[in-house]
Amino acid sequence: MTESHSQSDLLDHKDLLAHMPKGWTLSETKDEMSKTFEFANFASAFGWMTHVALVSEKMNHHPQMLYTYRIVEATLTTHDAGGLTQKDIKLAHTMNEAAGHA
Ligand SMILES: C[C@H](O)[C@H](O)[C@H]1CNC2=NC(N)=NC(=O)C2=N1
Repeated sequence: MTESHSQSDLLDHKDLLAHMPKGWTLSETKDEMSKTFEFANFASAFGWMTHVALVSEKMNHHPQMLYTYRIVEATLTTHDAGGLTQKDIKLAHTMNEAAGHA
């Protein structure tokens, strides 16, 4: 029987590992995923962060982003679910595309 996966259901680890967006890594506790994005300069980094912020507002799903000049450390989790869901996968792909990563 195929279960119906809602966007906010916790993903199991096998699913996660099979569908990790490019460059993202699972935390030890497997309830967060992170990626460090490096940009050519500060303006590019901050422009990307601004774009991500607006997209995440539309999705009502927000990343943690810690930046230092042109390096941005992004972390995703679904706080309401206490772990990783399809929303995190979707936002990770969106962040990758906006950074020009396949
Ligand atoms: C009230 C608001 O809908 C919730 O707090 C949203 C906002 N953005 C969110 N972002 C993330 N990453 N996880 C959440 O559970 C979440 N919940």
